[in-house]
Amino acid sequence: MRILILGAGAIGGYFGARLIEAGADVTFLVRPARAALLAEHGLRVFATRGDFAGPVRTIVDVDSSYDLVLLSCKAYDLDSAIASIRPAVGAATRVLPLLNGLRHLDALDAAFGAGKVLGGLCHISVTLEADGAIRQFGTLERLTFGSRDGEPVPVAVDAALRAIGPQAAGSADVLGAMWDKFVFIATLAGATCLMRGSVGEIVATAEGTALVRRLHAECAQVAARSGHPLAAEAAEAALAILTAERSPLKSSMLRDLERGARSEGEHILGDLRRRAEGFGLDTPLLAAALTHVRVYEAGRAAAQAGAA
Ligand SMILES: NC(=O)C1=CN([C@@H]2O[C@H](COP(=O)(O)OP(=O)(O)OC[C@H]3O[C@@H](n4cnc5c(N)ncnc54)[C@H](OP(=O)(O)O)[C@@H]3O)[C@@H](O)[C@H]2O)C=CC1
Ligand SMILES: CC(C)(CO)C(=O)C(=O)O
Repeated sequence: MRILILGAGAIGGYFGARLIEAGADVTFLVRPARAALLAEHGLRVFATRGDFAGPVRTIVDVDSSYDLVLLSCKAYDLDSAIASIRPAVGAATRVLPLLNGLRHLDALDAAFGAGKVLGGLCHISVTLEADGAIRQFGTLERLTFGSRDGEPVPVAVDAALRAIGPQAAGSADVLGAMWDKFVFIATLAGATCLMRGSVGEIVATAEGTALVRRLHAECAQVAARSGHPLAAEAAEAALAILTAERSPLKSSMLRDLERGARSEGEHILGDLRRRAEGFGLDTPLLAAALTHVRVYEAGRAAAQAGAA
């Protein structure tokens, strides 16, 4: 059972470390700069349930197929990632994307055929630090996977992922789980980017909680019209996190904005807004959040062009 992980960033590095600890045969497909960093320092993960440090196997080009390819790039790198993993995807390979959002499934299905592309998502907060180390915030850790067509996940793939521990679980409705997370992350990213603050800072203001609840309702409406209505308990559980007093929670999209990095705004907020428009839904807060991130991206592109 050979596993290839595309990217040794926050998500790939974190779950790669957990798979290695569980005894899996893991190879990281990385770009030359990260390969050099990993060769020098190894993979270092500072995690709530235990740190990991050690050498890892890396490659910069693929020359054989793997049983499982775990995809953990940012959405804006999807095209290059697909090109890089193509030689690793053989007749029996399964590709497990862990990106936030949904739009990447279309590109992966087109590239490899829907039968080879599992559904996947993760609930965790981790970041890739400048020196290549990966740091986890808080205790949240959940990896969810499943087939999207009712066919069973190959036994070896299922076993390798579950070996991580109870934090990894198969889902009979992985698409529904991806929609739940999509609505959650769009609300969190939309609210925290628009207000440039944590959940706790937003809900400490007079109208913060009401705005978050309205944005969540807009996003949930798109899910419902797409055939994936949120279960009432799931919606309440999400809202409890999204409106928790004194919560330091921020989206990784806000962290990207704060450090001047490229964001997944189009992949998350843009995609949801386009779906809303397709249904003729009025989603003004989602539009405001998307516009905020678009203005940021335009400023970033202009600054880069000026510096070139
Ligand atoms: N961070 C988090 O807490 C969470 C993130 N997510 C989602 O997971 C996805 C990944 O995010 P995250 O791990 O934070 O992102 P990172 O930027 O930390 O990691 C992405 C990695 O992908 C690598 N990469 C991109 N393209 C290629 C390529 N063609 N070949 C090799 N490596 C490549 C990058 O390499 P290089 O280092 O060379 O640039 C980078 O290290 C996103 O969709 C995000 O929304 C989901 C839940 C939580
Ligand atoms: C909210 C969180 C940390 C949950 O996994 C996330 O997915 C993100 O910020 O990108």
